[in-house]
Amino acid sequence: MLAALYPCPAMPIQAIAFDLDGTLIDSVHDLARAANLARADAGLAPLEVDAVASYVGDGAASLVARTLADDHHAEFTGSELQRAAMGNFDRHYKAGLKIATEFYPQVQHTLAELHAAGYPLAIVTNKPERYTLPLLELLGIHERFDCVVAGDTLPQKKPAAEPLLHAAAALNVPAQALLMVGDSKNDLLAARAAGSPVVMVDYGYGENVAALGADALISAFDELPAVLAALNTTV
Ligand SMILES: O=C(O)COP(=O)(O)O
Ligand SMILES: [Mg+2]
Repeated sequence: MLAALYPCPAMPIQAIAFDLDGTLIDSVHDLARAANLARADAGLAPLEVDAVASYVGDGAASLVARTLADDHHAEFTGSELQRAAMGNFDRHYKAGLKIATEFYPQVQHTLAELHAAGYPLAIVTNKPERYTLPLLELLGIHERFDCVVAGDTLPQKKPAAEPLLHAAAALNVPAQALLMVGDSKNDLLAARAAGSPVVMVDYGYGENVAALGADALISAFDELPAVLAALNTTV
């Protein structure tokens, strides 16, 4: 069901950029396993998966700092403890990028439908390239995307505009015609900063996404083609 339609985009959507964690894939169990192994290496007890989910969204260094401190406000300052935890997380996560990670329902089918409809597709994630690229290969969808912008591809990551502007340039469309689809506030802020329309999914890791004022909010990935059609007819 199309839950909400807000102010319409400035021009028809010509291409689509997708967030990865919490939007296309449910990756939190593998992230939590690696984070909890890194905590165990530091002599700390494991965290609940839901706590780890609330710490996802600002890239791996931030996830390591937050899971190590069990505090959403913790920042990666490069302390010895954090650097050791980062190295351990990196080793554990690379060893199990896709043990429990799966697509959300209807993602593959809908991506194929959007590709067949002629939309160039991109990934714009805060996940670092060293995890993003092998994971897309393991998922068997790396060839679906004409452009992948990861968290360390550029000096800036979401919520900055640059990753979306970079994707728009790579896909040869104006940023106003590149739809961002994401699950968290960083996706919305990046889209707004780039002047791009944005659709939020409400099943990911972001909190209170319904209150963020996206152009549309969806509860299932296969609502996207209808939302696209609706957004494009309101232009
Ligand atoms: O790795 C993260 O912190 C989040 O990744 P995402 O941008 O794909 O949600
Ligand atoms: Mg996300």
